[in-house]
Amino acid sequence: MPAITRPLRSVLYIPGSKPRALDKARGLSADAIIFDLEDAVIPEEKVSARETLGEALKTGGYGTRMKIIRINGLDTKWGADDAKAAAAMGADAILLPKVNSPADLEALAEIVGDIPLWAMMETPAGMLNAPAIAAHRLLECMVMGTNDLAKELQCRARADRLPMLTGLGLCVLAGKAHGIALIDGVYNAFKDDEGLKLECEQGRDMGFDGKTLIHPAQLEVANAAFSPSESEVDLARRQIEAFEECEATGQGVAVVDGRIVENLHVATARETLAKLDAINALGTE
Ligand SMILES: CC(C)(COP(=O)(O)OP(=O)(O)OC[C@H]1O[C@@H](n2cnc3c(N)ncnc32)[C@H](O)[C@@H]1OP(=O)(O)O)[C@@H](O)C(=O)NCCC(=O)NCCSC(=O)C[C@H](O)C(=O)O
Ligand SMILES: [Mg+2]
Repeated sequence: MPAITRPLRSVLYIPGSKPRALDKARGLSADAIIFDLEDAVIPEEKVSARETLGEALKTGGYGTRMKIIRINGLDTKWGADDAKAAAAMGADAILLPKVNSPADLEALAEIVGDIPLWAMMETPAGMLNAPAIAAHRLLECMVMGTNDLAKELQCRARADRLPMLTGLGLCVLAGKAHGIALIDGVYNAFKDDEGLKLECEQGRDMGFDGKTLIHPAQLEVANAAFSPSESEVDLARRQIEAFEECEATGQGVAVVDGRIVENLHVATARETLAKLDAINALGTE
């Protein structure tokens, strides 16, 4: 599966059952939208949500934002019909909840064919099987489900997320090894910007590409946290320039701000600038 090259700083969940939110999303600055048929939709509305979502996607207007549909698990009475309906809705990917092993993804592929898949990583079994899941031929992205994970781990909610870091770290390692995207879990207190900022920064520092969000008010904080900062961009430019000057004189190591710069640091610097370009291009697409 080719790697996703577009930014995924902010990935907003929208309940598939809420026409007002589905409409509002057309004008929001989310890099991607997860149209949810699973936990954000009550059982009584599962079937009608499928129809409401189908109409919204048919109408369109979501621009270049990535469109992902989260279906109910295939072990529920809605899962298989959700999968068939989602495949017909022209989304960029289908997101399967509570993936425990690559066999779960294979079961979905048997229904929908070879379309890109995303996996919710939110069970202890799933996290222990992260390397095999990340290796699945159709998998494009792992999304952390930290609410379900906390439930399964029976852990305490802590600002530093210490009880969950082993699982999140396993997914980061597996995802990076297979070149797929990684999106961090949601921050439930959607009116707490400072707490969200800290959690975004923690996820960014761990290597996540972005954060899943539950409310439009969280978009700005996530977009800022997962964009290269001005000082990172400035440093990247200076590292490239200094290294190129050194190379021209036959040396393999430059020094910038008292730190060595080798070709691997230059590769990271170039990635920073490429990310900035991709973000800037969003406004012009
Ligand atoms: C949390 C909410 C229930 C709050 O809703 P509400 O009270 O309506 O909020 P506001 O009045 O502040 O809304 C203002 C306007 O914004 C629109 N809105 C609200 N939320 C969204 C959204 N997610 N996307 C798009 N637009 C949204 C409202 O319609 C208002 O619009 P307008 O009236 O035109 O001004 C609500 O935000 C919500 O339902 N959020 C999504 C919850 C959700 O998706 N949960 C499931 C995903 S989390 C999860 O399951 C992760 C994982 O599986 C795990 O285990 O961790
Ligand atoms: Mg969940």
